[in-house]
Amino acid sequence: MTSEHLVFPGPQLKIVATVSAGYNHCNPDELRARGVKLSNTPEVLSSTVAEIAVSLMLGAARRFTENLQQVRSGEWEIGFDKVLGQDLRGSTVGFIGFGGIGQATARRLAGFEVAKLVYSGHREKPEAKSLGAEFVSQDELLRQSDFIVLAVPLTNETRHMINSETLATMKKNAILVNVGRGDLVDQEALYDALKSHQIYAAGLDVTTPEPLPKDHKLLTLPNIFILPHIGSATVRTRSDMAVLAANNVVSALTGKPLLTPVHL
Ligand SMILES: O=CC(=O)O
Repeated sequence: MTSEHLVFPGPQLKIVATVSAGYNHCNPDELRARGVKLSNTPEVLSSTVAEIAVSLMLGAARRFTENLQQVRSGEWEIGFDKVLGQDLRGSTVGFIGFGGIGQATARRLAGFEVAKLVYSGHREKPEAKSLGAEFVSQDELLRQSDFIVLAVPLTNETRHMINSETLATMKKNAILVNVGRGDLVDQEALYDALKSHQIYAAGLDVTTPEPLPKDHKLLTLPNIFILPHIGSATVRTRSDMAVLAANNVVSALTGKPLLTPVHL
C-alpha cells in the first residue's frame, strides 16, 4: 500500500499500530503533523524473518528455481556437473543493515561454516562483536561479499540503494538476498545484472509491486528465487505481532507509554 491510499478518519484517531516492523506504508510525516502515535512490531519477528533470509540464501545459491522447474517438468538433468550451485561454507556474508533481523540471520548461520561476516550501516553495533561480524563501508561490503543480505528499512536514503552502480561493484558470484522492501532494489538494474550474469543469483522475499504480476520479467529468470513476502508468516510470530499491536493500542487509549513506539 502506498501513502496515497491512506484515508485519514479525523481528529479522533489516536494511534496507528502497524502489524509489521517496517512502517514506510504508514505515512509517518502525516502522522507526526497530526499528533497521531505510531507503533510497530520489531524484534518479535526477527528470528522468523531470519529463517526466511537463510532460506533465500540457500534457495538462490542452490538454484531452487531451476531445480524445481526440472522436477515439475519431469526433465531432470542427470550427471555429475548438473545445475551446480554455490556453498555457504567458506563464504563471506555481508549484511546491509545489522539490526534485529540482520543479527538474527547471522546467529542462524553459525552452523554453516561461513568464513567471514561483515556488515555496513550508520554505525558499529555493540552486539556485532559476539557474532564475529566486522563493520565495513558499504563499498567494501559489496566488493567482498559472496552473499549480500538487505535488512534495512525503506527510507529516502535506502530507496534503490541496489542499482546498476552498486550491482557493478559486486563479485560475479554474488548472491543478493532482500528481506527488507522491494524498493531497496532498482529491479530493472537487477534484471539486467542477473540476465547478463553480472552477479550469480538473487533471493527476494519482497518485490515492487506486491504481488508481482505473474508475467513480470523477473519471473522469466532462472537465477532468481522469489517468495511472496512471507518473512514473518508463521502462526506463532503472526500471533505475537497481533498481540503486541493490540497492546500498543490499549496503551495509547489508556494513556500509558507504547510498548514499541516509532519515534516520529
Ligand atoms: O515486512 C514485514 C514487516 O515489516 O514486518
